[in-house]
Amino acid sequence: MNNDIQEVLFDQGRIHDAAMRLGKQITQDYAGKKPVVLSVLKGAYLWTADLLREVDLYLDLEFINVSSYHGGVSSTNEITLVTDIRSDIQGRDVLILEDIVDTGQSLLFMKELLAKRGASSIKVATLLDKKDGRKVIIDADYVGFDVRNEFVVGYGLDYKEMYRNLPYVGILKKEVYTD
Ligand SMILES: O=P(O)(O)OC[C@H]1O[C@H](OP(=O)(O)OP(=O)(O)O)[C@H](O)[C@@H]1O
Ligand code: HPA
Ligand SMILES: [Mg+2]
Repeated sequence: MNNDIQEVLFDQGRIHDAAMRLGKQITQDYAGKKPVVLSVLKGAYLWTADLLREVDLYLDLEFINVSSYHGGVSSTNEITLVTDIRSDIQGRDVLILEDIVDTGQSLLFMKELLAKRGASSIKVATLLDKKDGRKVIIDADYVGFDVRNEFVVGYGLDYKEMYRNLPYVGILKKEVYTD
């Protein structure tokens, strides 16, 4: 599996540093509040575990599963709500956790859904921000790292459901997916 990686961009140490930095900031910004943290499956599973251990707040943890890539390297531009949350988020401060914001379409879909359901605030903490991939105008509030416009895998991010268990984020070799 490691042989399929062209270049390691962010190793475990750097990701841990980002989790500590963002965790501290989120702890300060939400002091006195009890946010609903909404982790976006599947990609955000490791980021959620690492980031939240650096957050010193009372919070509710919920999981939502949305999908648009269906395992491929480009967005289908159609967002499927695979598994919804059951809890009521009316009047709640919601913090969305994403592994990556790329075209921005998944995030826009979720923000619109949460706004319709009456969330009182909606913010986003993403490990990776691929700004050059945007197709809609949207920004994350907390960003671990900016990432260039390459297809990356690892630490939750997949190609055909593989590589999510790599402990780092790296660029997938083109020959793995261009034939
Ligand atoms: O900004 P976008 O272009 O919408 O891309 C970002 C989204 O795409 C990926 O999810 P994916 O649809 O691959 O589902 P997965 O998390 O189950 O892999 C990723 O985990 C983000 O949720
Ligand atoms: O670069 C990416 N890699 C894996 N999944 C993704 N989903 C959006 N962008 C990416
Ligand atoms: Mg995916």
